[in-house]
Amino acid sequence: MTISPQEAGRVVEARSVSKSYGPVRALHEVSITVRPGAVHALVGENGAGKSTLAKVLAGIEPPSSGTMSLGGAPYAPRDRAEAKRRGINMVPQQLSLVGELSLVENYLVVGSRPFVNRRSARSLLAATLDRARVEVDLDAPTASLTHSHRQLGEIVVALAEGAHTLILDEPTASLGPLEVGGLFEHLRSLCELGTAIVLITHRLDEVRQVADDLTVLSHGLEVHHGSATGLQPAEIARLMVGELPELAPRAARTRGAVTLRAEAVVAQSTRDARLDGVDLAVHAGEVVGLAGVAGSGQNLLLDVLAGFVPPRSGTVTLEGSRTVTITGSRASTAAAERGGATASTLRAAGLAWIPEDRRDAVVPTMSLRENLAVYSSARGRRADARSRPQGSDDVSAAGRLAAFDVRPARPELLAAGLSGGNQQKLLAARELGAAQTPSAVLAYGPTQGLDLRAAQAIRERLVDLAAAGAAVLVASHDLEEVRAVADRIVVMFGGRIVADLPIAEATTERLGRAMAGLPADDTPRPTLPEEPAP
Ligand SMILES: Nc1ncnc2c1ncn2[C@@H]1O[C@H](COP(=O)(O)OP(=O)(O)OP(=O)(O)O)[C@@H](O)[C@H]1O
Repeated sequence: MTISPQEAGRVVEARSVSKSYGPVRALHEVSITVRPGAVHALVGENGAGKSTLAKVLAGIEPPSSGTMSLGGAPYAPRDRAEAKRRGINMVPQQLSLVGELSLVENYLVVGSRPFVNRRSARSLLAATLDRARVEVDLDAPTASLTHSHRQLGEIVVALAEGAHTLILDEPTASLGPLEVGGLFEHLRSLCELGTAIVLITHRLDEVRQVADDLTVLSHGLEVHHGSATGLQPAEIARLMVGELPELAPRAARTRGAVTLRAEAVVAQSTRDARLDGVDLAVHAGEVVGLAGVAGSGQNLLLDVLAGFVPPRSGTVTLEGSRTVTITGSRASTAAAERGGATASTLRAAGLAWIPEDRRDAVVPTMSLRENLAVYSSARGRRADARSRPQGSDDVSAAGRLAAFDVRPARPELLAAGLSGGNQQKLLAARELGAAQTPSAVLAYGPTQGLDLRAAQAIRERLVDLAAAGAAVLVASHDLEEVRAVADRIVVMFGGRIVADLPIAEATTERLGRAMAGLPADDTPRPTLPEEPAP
C-alpha cells in the first residue's frame, strides 16, 4: 500500500516501549507501526499486554521507557486529552457512555472542543454518522440502545472528536455474528476514509476477516509483527499460545430431575424484549445453551432466573439445597418471608451466576481473596473463617486462583490490577470453583474476553459441573461458545422460546432460521408477539 504525504502525517509508531506496574512487567520493548487506512489487529493471551499497549498509545498510561512518534514527529502525550487532540482515541473494553444521556449529550460531556452548543454538537455527530455510513439514534438515552449501537455510538463520538487513529479494545466481545458483520462493514468504510484502526480481539477468525496488519504479544513481548493477509486462525493461535491441548471428550452424563424451571413467565424491562409466557426446564446433569439475536429476551430471562427482575406473572423454581420459588415479585421460601432478597435466596440455595457484564460481579477495589469470598461474607460467614487456622483462607484462595489460571494468582492483589480476561477468570473461580457443586449455573458469555486456552478450560469446567449434577444454562452471543458445551440449544425470538433443538440437530442453518424468527421450514414468517406496552 502506498501512503500519501497527508496520510504519512498520521503514521503512529512506538519503538521499544516498556511498561511496568510495580514488579509486573506488562510490556517489554514492544514496537508497532500503525498505518492510516488499515486495520491493525492486536492479539495475545490474557495478560499479554494488549490493553496496556493500547493505553500507552492513547495517552492513558505513560510508558516506563521507549519512544513514540506521530507522522515522524515526537509523540509523548501527557494524558488522554492530549492524545485525543493529536487524533488518537481509544474505545475501552468497558464502554464509557453515560446511560441516561443521549449520544449528543455524551459528546458534550467528553468533547474536547470548547464552547460547542447542543445544536452544533448534534450536526457534527450527524455528519460523522453520515460519513461513516452508520445509523444510530443520537437523541435516545444510550442505555436504551442495543449494545452494538452503543459501541458504534462510542466510535462515532471518538470520530467526531477528530480521531484519525482509533483503538478498539475487544469491541466484538459481546456482539453476535450479525452485529460483528455490521461493525466490520463500518470499520472498512472508516479505513477507506483514511482512518487507522487498532483492533484488539480474541476471536482469531476476525483477524482473517478484517485485518491488514497483525501484532501478536505474549507475556509482554512482541512475538510477531507483519501482514495479516493469508494467515489462518490456527497459525495465529500457535503464535499466541503454542499448541492447544485437544478438547477432552465429553464424559457420559445422565439427565436427572428438573432443577431449574420457568413456567409461563411474563416479565418486562426497558433493555430487552418482554418475556411473553416463557417455559423452560433445565435438568440436573445437562447443559442447555440459550441463543438469540440481541434483544430477543435472553438477558431478561436470565435476570428473572437469577432473581434480579421479578416476573409479572408465572413462576421460577430452583430445586437446590432447598426449594426456592419465585412467583410474581416475591420469593416464597421461609428465608424470603423473613425478608431475604430473592437473588441472595437463590444463591444461598446453590445458584452460581456469571453475568454478561463482569462489572456487575467483580469489585475492582477489593482484593482477589475478598472477591472470592464476597457472597459468603455477605451471608455472615466471616465468623466461620475466624475459627480456621490463620492464613488458611489465603491458601485456599491461592489454590482456587491457580486452578482457574488467574494471573497473577496472588490473593492480596486488588482485582483492579488484573487484565480484563483475568478478571473474568476470577469471576469463574468464584462461581464455578467452590468445593461444593452448585445446584444450578447461569452463565452469560462465560468465556468473554478469554484467550483460547482459558476459554477451553472454562467450557470444560461447565461440562464437568453438569457431570457432577448441576443444571447448567449458558447464554452467549457467540454460537460457537454455546455449541461447544450444550446438550441442547434453546432459541429465543421476540421474548418467546421458538426452538428447542438437541445438539445433533442444532445446525447453523436451523439455529439461524430460529434466531431470525423463521419457522424450521420455508413457510412464511410467524406473527410477531405484540409490542411491549409503553
Ligand atoms: N493497573 C494495573 N496495576 C497492576 N498491574 C496491571 C495493571 N494493569 C495491567 N496490569 C498487569 O499488566 C499485565 C498486562 O495486562 P493487560 O491488561 O495489558 O493484558 P491484556 O493482554 O489486555 O489482557 P486481556 O486479554 O485479559 O484483556 C497483566 O499482568 C496485568 O495484571
